[in-house]
Amino acid sequence: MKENVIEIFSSVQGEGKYAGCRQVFIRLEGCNISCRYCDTEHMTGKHDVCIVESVPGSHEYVEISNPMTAEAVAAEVKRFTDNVPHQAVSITGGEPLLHAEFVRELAKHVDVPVFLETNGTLPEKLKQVVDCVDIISMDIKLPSELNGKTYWAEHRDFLCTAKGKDIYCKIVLTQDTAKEEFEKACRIISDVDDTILLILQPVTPFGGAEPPSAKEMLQWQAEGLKFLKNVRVIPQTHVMMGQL
Ligand SMILES: C[S@@+](CC[C@H](N)C(=O)[O-])C[C@H]1O[C@@H](n2cnc3c(N)ncnc32)[C@H](O)[C@@H]1O
Ligand SMILES: Nc1nc2[nH]cc(C(=O)O)c2c(=O)[nH]1
Ligand code: SF4
Ligand SMILES: [Mg+2]
Repeated sequence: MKENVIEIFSSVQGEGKYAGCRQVFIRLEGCNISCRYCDTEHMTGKHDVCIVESVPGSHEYVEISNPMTAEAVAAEVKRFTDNVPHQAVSITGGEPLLHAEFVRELAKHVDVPVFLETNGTLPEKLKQVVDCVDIISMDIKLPSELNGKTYWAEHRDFLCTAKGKDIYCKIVLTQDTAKEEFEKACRIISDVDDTILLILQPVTPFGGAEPPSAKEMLQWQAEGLKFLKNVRVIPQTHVMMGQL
């Protein structure tokens, strides 16, 4: 089985619980939702080549024809991890769970922890891979960023499926985030397990979305701590550092 891979690169994990860790990033095509603030180009079918970093951290790239097999991608990951120790391989996108079979196949061929960066809206797909991923970063997507569309039931199902895994949740906060949707998100998480870590990620301005003020971020954190034991405020640190 083959998939189109957008890019493979080595960087510092910029978001969430493992911010600062050196990871290999595998970016897959396509997404099932459309967040106003999305900072990533992931259009399906637009990538006839995969952009691969020649040496981890070199910021020099070569092109490999798409589509790629999981084995070929795993060989690139090994090339990176033989050169520099990496804490994990992050499978991201786009929405990686659109390619659940490929994720499963890839996970079988890599010998570093598998980190899944997902929008938490495809619980049925998670069921196909949950036994072969090690870390799950699950976004909770708020209706204010999706023209009112909600994924509360999918998010709840997703969290229940991931019980027992190293999972944390992440919410991108903007000036348009409403108290009701934020509380609903916190309740869905705490109903499953109030010790699940929640990352509050102020939006990096994009698509017209602007971040809450510093003071408002503190208020969101205090609000989250009414429902959950562990709520951290962490921006996209890679953007701040000029890392990929
Ligand atoms: C590009 S998405 C790909 C993985 C998956 N589709 C998801 O949404 O989690 C990776 C992460 O980037 C973050 N992100 C995207 N655009 C952002 C922005 N403008 N500001 C802050 N975070 C952003 C989201 O939190 C998302 O979890
Ligand atoms: N450095 C770095 N960290 C990241 N964490 C999540 C990312 C993503 O686009 O999924 C990302 C990314 O694109 N770069
Ligand atoms: S789910 Fe992820 S990839 Fe899809 S639009 Fe939202 S931030 Fe972008
Ligand atoms: Mg990114």
